[in-house]
Amino acid sequence: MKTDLQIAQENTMDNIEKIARKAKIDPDYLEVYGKNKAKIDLKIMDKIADNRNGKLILVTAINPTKAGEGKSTTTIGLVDGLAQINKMVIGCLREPSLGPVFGLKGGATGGGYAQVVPMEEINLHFTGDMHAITAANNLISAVMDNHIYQGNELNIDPTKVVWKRCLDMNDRTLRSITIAQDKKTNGVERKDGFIITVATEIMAIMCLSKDLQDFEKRVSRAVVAYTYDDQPVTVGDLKVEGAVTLVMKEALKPNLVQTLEKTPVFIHGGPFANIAHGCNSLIATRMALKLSDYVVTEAGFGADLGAEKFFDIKCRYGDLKPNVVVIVATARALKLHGGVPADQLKEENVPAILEGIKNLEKHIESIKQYRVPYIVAINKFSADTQAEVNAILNWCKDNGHRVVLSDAWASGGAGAVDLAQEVVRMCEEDSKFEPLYDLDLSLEEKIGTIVRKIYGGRSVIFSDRAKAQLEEYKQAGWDKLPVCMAKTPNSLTDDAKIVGRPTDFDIHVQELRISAGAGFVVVLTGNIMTMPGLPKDPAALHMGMNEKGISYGIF
Ligand SMILES: Nc1ncnc2c1ncn2[C@@H]1O[C@H](COP(=O)(O)OP(=O)(O)O)[C@@H](O)[C@H]1O
Ligand SMILES: O=COP(=O)(O)O
Repeated sequence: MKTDLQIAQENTMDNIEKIARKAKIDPDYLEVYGKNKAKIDLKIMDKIADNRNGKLILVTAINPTKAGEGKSTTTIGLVDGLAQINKMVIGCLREPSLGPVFGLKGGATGGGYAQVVPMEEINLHFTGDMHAITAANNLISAVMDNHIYQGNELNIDPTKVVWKRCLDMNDRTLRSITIAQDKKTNGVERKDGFIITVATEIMAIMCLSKDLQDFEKRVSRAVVAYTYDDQPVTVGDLKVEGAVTLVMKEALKPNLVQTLEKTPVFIHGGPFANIAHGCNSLIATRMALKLSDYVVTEAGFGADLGAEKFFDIKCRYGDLKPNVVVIVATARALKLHGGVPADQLKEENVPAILEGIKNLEKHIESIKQYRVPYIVAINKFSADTQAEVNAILNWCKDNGHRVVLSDAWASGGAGAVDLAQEVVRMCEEDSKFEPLYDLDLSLEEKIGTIVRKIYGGRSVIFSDRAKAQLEEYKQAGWDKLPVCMAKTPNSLTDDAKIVGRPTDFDIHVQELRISAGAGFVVVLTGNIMTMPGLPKDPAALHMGMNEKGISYGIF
């Protein structure tokens, strides 16, 4: 069987100028990066501002196995399926992080015959946005520590710095470090640490900004530290927001690529959904909506994470009105939620599916609270038996849920035509989208609402540090911001080992982190970490280039 990379390498791409024409992008706004990638000048938004918005489709999923259940694959398959029924469509995806690429999960360009290309370039350096975000973030750290060293006029308490350095890599050894060791000319020694680039506030600000001016204003508001008398210090106080915006000027432009079937796709921004808000950029999504009749986008991990934050953060800030939600389910993940060990998921087990389907049931209940028409897409794997597929199809139909079998991985767009036709019909229905909670609720009430209504939990237990922060954030006026839940993706609870549809459980909040520039409060639950580690056998050990210069091992 061919690997995703082999399929992508055998594909012949159209020149990006041809893809741009298909997306009705005026060549005056196209900035090409080689033959198959381009950025789009943001000035195009002035030209297309009066265009009617297309229909917006979100692809989410049930709580996934560690490999993922095929949101990107289904998103790309649906994009090609819509193109195959002659609909004008653009996909909007997040950019892959090098963390998972070299780690366990691999890239984020779909799979099988539902991929975006050039796959290896997108999964590696792409157009440099991740590197720009890393540089912008670390410029702030360098300027802040230099300020402390050069006299500290802002009276920053070195023990109360909250801005972390970053790297787009899984490296547990950087989680907790001490900087400026050995001698005073190295600076003021203090504890610091790195987070992964996709978890930074710069990433979140890029993904929620309307344009470059909005980006600079937001960056200026970002809190980097507190003074000795506990006053917040911002990027604006350091006077470095201008330089940060210069570093990010090109990164703010969305990237245009194509699917294996030459359908246009924007890739822009890449926040993870377990430790960040998990959605591609507002800039790319809004641009696609003005250019196309249908826009298919995805939000990370399960509906408890990516979809919740898509609705309650991205749609709220971007005034987006989603028309349809596609909930991806797989037999393998349902078996896992039915109690089957991760190494036995290929064996037929209908009873386990019928037990694990309670996880799907909970996510359907959650999505229904946003009042957007939804459909279940079964992402078919070759190991799935007919009995297993029938069990899922029949459960959905018996319980009044629309459901379609998607075979996009094996057949590309042709495998998602049924899904595309159903989605087109659903887009004509009335979406009454509303966010889950009002901003005037307290932070505790917002968090409690998500825990009860989206996770199915009972209550929230705050650590002493989090309780103190709740009061501090209220004093600062940050309690009126939305919350960005950071939680394990493998469970509805904050314990990755608890699968299925648990009830009567508590969510444990360890600490809060203000993202005043992005405009939300990050809520760290359980033992979630913002700098992942590599697995015992990382993908990086199995990739490279052969003697003919052909890459291998990227997946
Ligand atoms: N139907 C399928 N059959 C086989 N492999 C699949 C299928 N769907 C997805 N995959 C593979 O599973 C992995 C995760 O898919 P992806 O679409 O990235 O999931 P997600 O976006 O939900 O994380 C990828 O390696 C992809 O190639
Ligand atoms: O943030 C996580 O996204 P995926 O579900 O695409 O891995």
